[in-house]
Amino acid sequence: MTSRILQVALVQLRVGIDRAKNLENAAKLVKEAANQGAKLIALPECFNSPYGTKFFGQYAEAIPNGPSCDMLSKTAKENQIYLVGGTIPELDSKKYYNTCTVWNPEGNLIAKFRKMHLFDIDIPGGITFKESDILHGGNELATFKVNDILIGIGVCYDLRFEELAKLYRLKGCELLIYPGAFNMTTGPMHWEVLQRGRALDNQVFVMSISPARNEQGYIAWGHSQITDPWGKVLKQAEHGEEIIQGTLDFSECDKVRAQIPIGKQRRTDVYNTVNVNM
Ligand SMILES: O=C(O)CCC(=O)C(=O)O
Repeated sequence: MTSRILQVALVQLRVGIDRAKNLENAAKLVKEAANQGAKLIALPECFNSPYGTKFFGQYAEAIPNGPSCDMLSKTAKENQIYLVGGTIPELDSKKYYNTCTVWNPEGNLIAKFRKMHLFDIDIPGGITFKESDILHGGNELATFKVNDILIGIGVCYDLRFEELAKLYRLKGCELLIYPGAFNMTTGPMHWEVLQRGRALDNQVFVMSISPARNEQGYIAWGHSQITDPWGKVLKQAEHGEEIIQGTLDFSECDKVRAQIPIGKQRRTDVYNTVNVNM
């Protein structure tokens, strides 16, 4: 039987305006995480460019034929790891997306997820952001396997949508990974609890990876986090550049699913009778 234990690392790196430096730094920190034993390593949302609608066009790349994908493929292969390449702004057929790519230890692209729910919010005195000014949302789920463990991908704001997480659970996922960059308004209240919520709803591990906090521009909340299927926070970073490591034992999913069998107790006969848009 293949191992149900997986060594992971989240790389909370600092992102600046120089793409080449961002890529170099990412490759260096991934190597460091791999040297510490991680077999699955994940980067944050917009790890190659500053986060903001005015930057997406300037930093966008074709996938997989751009410098960021080159680095990700090479780094996955050199370190013999699975690499979740955070996100990069993607340009495809004149449309922009916020896209996560996943690479296997041979350096091959094995999954690609375009942020599905765009971050359009308006909190007066807090934060106003409208990704849909430039980005398009993706329409497809993306999963991949490490050993026999099925893993699903979402991006940042997607964390707020329990329907997406549920679809992954229904497909058989045991780990959900969300590269993300929450902010100083919603981060303190929502970042940790959303992840614990998704973990509990679906009895899965959840990992979210933020960039480190910058002094100016978009100020990310940081606090990259690993949560287990009991809703317990196994590891949480501070807000600076940091690598957090974790050992995920997927027998925890089996245990909690047997002990609290919500998966089998769902009342879809009732849920399916209501169909409203809020
Ligand atoms: O949902 C939030 O509060 C933050 C989301 C976000 O920053 C993003 O989607 O990039």
